[in-house]
Amino acid sequence: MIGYIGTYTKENGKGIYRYELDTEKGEFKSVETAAETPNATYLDIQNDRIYAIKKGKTKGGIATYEIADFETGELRFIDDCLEEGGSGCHLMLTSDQNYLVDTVYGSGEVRLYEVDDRGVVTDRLDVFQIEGDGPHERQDGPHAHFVTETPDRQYLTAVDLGADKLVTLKIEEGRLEKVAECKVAPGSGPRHLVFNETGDFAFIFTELSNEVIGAAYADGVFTPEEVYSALPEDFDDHSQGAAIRKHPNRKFLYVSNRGHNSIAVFKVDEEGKKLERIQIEPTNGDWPRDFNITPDGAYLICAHERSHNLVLFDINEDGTLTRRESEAEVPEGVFVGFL
Ligand SMILES: O=C1O[C@H](COP(=O)(O)O)[C@@H](O)[C@H](O)[C@H]1O
Repeated sequence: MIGYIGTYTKENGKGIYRYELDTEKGEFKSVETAAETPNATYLDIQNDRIYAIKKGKTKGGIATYEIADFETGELRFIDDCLEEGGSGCHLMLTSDQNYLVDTVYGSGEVRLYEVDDRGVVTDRLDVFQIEGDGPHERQDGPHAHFVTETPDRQYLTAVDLGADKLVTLKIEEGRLEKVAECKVAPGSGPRHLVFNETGDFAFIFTELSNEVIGAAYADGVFTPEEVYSALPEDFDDHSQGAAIRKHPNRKFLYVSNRGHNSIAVFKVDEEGKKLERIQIEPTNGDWPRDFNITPDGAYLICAHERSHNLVLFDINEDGTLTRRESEAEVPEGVFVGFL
């Protein structure tokens, strides 16, 4: 199985790496540079395209690659769309494939780009500014961290760490219009979210409080309900929540804790609305910034931003993780994905 890692390029990282996982043996086979590009901190892999965050010297934007060879995962750079301003921290292609959207952590912006009929990002169309702040020292202003399409495909939801809120937006004639906002607990710092399978509930992972917030969802509006900690009750040191991913079988949810350096595993109830924490497993590295689950649901791969290693876990029948011996070196890894 071929996959990709997006990395910072502040130290030794090159941008985009491709790796091969031997799924029979349960070990990494190879890792090599796929594209040298500045700070490819998030990727969206869609059909034969990879869209990557790109940070130019004074400009920020998106690079489009073609997956030139599906056997090897070789990439071919097509073009980039760079404009004045910061670079994003998350991006996504809309399901109609007409737009790409990114979020800028530094400024709290959500930006809309045009995608042409070759699947290439060509132009930045609009910028939406999220407003607000929060009580934590890292909440001096808005810090937009994530954007996704809602399951009804009507809206986009942006998650803002600095303003403790979710903002629902609609694309109207190439512009981003606000539809609704949902405040979460002050100081929690929401980072990423996933929806359940029926599309009427979301799980939001917070960076500042390392918690999963369950929230009902209907027609652009979120209503927060239960909150679940991802850390052991007796842990009182520094930790920052990072990624949240659901298992393809819908029964389990996983989140990573940076500082505590662990992945918390939750069992999801039949309705896809309530969680039970069943494991907190050390990741065998420092700063598990991202991880992902192979499409067959058999393995979890975790990328560590500070210890520069990829760690492989078996996902057991009951959802728990068992670490494998096999590891691979990737500098400054911040995104994990698959072909
Ligand atoms: O999770 C995090 O992400 C933000 C945004 O990433 P950036 O590459 O756009 O800076 C980062 O600043 C923050 O330190 C980190 O915890």
